[in-house]
Amino acid sequence: MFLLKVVHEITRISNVAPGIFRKTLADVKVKGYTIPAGWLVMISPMAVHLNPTLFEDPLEFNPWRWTVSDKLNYIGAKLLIIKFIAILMNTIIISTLTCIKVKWQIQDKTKQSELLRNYMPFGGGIRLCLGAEFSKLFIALFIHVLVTEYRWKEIKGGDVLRISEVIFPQGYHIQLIPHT
Ligand code: HEM
Repeated sequence: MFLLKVVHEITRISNVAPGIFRKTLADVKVKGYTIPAGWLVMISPMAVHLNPTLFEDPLEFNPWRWTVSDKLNYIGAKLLIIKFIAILMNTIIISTLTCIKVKWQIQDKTKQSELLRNYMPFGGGIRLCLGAEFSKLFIALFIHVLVTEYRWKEIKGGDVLRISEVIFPQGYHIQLIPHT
């Protein structure tokens, strides 16, 4: 499902929604600060998505960052084979290998759930965007048709400004050429 990783990465890096709004119903304590009840809070998805402590090299377009669990499956499968051979040889090796696998699994799950917890192009919780899944599918279909049926030539523009949302001040003009 590489295309899904691409869609995750596009929506992480592009930040179409400049802000998500909530109102505090009670005093909320966050890292030593108190947000009083009744305040309007604006969450900036861009500040989260481009935070280098949450996403490594945040300005790099890297769909592979969403691949953590595939890596785990690969390592897990290899370990299973080694473990199977080890069963025939020595129980101490088996328990050591199991410990390593469990440790990797925990680290990997934590890393992946951290990535997903901080992924908020469509907001989150009870008011999560109703069109989230539709939009992801639409982006995937759009990319598929674009790269399989067209080539494109850059005409002008393409500079990117990131001011809470992504902006192309001079636009981005391309010429689409049907792929024959
Ligand atoms: C890339 C495309 C889109 C992005 C980035 C996006 C982003 C968002 C965000 C950030 C919110 C606020 C969520 C929150 O407060 O937690 C939202 C809400 C909403 N979105 Fe989208 N959206 C997109 C496409 C769509 C589409 C295509 C539809 C409809 C077909 C849609 C329908 C809605 C609705 C109805 C809400 C309000 C949900 C509620 O308050 O319960 N969105 N969207």
